[in-house]
Amino acid sequence: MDDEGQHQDQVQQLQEQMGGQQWHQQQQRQQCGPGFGSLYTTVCDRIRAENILDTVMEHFQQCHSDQARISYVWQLPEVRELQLKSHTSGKCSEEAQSCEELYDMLVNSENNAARALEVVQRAILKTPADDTNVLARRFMKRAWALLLLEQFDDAFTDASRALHIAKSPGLLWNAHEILAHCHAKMKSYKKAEPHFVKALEGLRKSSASNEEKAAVAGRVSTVFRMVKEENKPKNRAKETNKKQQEMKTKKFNKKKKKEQTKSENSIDEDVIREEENDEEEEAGMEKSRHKLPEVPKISLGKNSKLDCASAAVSVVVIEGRGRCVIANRDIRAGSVVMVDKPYASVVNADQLHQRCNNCCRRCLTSLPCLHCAVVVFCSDECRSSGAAQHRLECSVMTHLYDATLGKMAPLVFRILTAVSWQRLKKSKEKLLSDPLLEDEAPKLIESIMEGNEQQKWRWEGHYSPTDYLTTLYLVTNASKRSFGDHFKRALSAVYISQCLAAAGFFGSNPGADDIKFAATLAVRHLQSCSCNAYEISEMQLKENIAENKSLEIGGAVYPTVSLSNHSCFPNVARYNVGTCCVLRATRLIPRGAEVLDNYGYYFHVIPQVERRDTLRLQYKFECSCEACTGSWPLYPHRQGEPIIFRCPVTECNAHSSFLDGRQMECKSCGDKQLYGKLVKSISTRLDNYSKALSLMHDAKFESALKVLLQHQEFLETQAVYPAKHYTDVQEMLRQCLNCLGNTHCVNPKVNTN
Ligand SMILES: C[S@@+](CC[C@H](N)C(=O)[O-])C[C@H]1O[C@@H](n2cnc3c(N)ncnc32)[C@H](O)[C@@H]1O
Repeated sequence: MDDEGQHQDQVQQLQEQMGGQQWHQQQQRQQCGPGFGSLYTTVCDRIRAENILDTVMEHFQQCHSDQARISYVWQLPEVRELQLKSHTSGKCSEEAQSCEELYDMLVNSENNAARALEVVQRAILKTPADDTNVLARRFMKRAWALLLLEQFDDAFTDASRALHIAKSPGLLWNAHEILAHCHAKMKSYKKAEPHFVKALEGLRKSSASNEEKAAVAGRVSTVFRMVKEENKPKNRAKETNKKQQEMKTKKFNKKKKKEQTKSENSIDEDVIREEENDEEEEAGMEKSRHKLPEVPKISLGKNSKLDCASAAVSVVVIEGRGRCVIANRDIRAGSVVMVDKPYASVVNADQLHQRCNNCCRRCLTSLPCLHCAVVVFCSDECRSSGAAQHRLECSVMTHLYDATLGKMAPLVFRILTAVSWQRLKKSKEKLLSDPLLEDEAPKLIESIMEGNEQQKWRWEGHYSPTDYLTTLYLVTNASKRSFGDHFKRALSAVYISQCLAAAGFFGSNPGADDIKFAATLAVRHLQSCSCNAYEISEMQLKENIAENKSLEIGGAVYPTVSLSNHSCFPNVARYNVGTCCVLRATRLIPRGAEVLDNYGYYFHVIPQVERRDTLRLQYKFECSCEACTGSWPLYPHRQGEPIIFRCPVTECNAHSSFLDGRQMECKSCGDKQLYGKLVKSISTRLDNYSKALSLMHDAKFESALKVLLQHQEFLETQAVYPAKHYTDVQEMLRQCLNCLGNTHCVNPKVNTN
């Protein structure tokens, strides 16, 4: 067999071994109790087999509270028998070893670097946390794959980390080589040199074969020679002068760029600071290289009652709409209406291996949880601060992330574990007898906003996302749910409360009543999350902005943002910075008008019938927005219609089409002066639109936003919607705002999606 054939054979063998491990996982699933899917199917099958569906429905539908619904399912034989065991999907030295072997085979070919990275990521996840030397070696190997993929910052982080944690760093001569290459790539030649020296020294002392030593020496020598050349005094002086000159130019440009906003400036400042503090780079190995964008400040002052909203909004209750956020003064496009923190947030199942479990940040140089092989963190700091919320779920991840239980389950688990059991237990009687919990939330807001004594469990007269009550009292639409919906949610809630028990939330030997109480709260959260939870997203930036896409990376509960109702023609855009949620106006919200979000159903993209059906099914309301009542057409709204605008003569206001700017007289009132002036200005304004587009292409989002907002203000007074150009601007504004939040430049070399 030739080398290639043998290699393929070994790769296949290792992959089969991994398949075997999946079977092993299935065995573990059997040991730790049934998945939710099997519980649900067993209950349904029995009801069908015993032909008792009508009786069950009749009894269950007489339950008019969550407590009653939980009590009903609690007495089902399958539920009484249900016992879940904790089980940490733990580390496994053998699997980690197989992965490392596979990595060693793959990494020799540059074409396989991305696959090698995936495999070594798995090896790191599976390595027991106390195996420090092995872990260090694997960090170093990951650094090598990252170097091959030209992810120099990340390679630097991992190689430094490897040297830092290794008990015998001398063995890691390869880590020095990686650092040397990274420094050389970053043109820090002075720093590259000692690392090359250490790498060669280490290599000489190592047990590597002579053949390997010769190969590495060959690999290193070309770059090393270049580095030494650059470090010669005359070249260094040139380099220093060049750097100083570059810095001067940068500072000068920075001053000149007055029109650029703070956030773009801060990127420049970062660049300068980075160059000034070169030394910090070495020390910063635990700092993530992927900085989050700045969280914007709330506009028009802070609200005195709603911690996370602007003073320009108030909350009122409107029959048929529940709580509504209303502008108490004109809010201009671009204003930041809310910056909400999540009460609880989770990373989506398919993102667990590549997102920090604490801050949701994407990380190629992740640190795994110390106990399980499921979640990762971006840094030591996040691993320590995220430990509290992950501690309990760590041993029941298999149950919680079971697809049949639904993606709200991990979020509900976190909502409950964010409140300590002691605190919940203390309030148990009060909460169970709270008549307001049986009703829809709108009635609550008045009593709560007034700081009613009855509600003062942790309420301090203002609405805060850190207060459990704000999440507990989110609207559930319980009275509009079907039998099937309630029945499945009640069973899911019992399953989640059993997960809590297995994880030790209630302490040892919890009473059935305590577990039932937690299930009662869980079922409420399952209902409210279905119409109040939001996705956490990240914008995937491609070279062509038309291909940019928003990727859902997690989910969260934002109690303040949750107060805003839906419109298919919204006046705000929502985006994420880390796990924070920002709500910004995309057009003027006049005083007295409602702040209207969009739940993912825009009038110009989804046909009206489909929008209304989905909103009715999931959010339990009949949409009566402008677009629905006016039956606005899908995009493009009218063929060949660039802009429809109003004649500026107040008495006329007739609608006209702007096609090529040649018609300079109103067909309706005959005015030439005002009409002609407006037509000319439209031509200029259209240039602004193209300017914004090209700024977006250059990733200058803050500048693009400024231009777009000016254009939007013009359209607001003159354009008639729905009109293609108006929708284009709204869409572009939305995309631009999204690009100011979590973004990721898609690198085709690294498979990170
Ligand atoms: C995120 S909450 C919005 C705030 C909610 N009105 C409240 O009282 O807390 C979503 C729920 O609000 C209601 N809702 C949202 N948009 C609505 C609309 N356009 N018309 C009527 N009800 C709406 C529905 O009950 C929906 O499930």
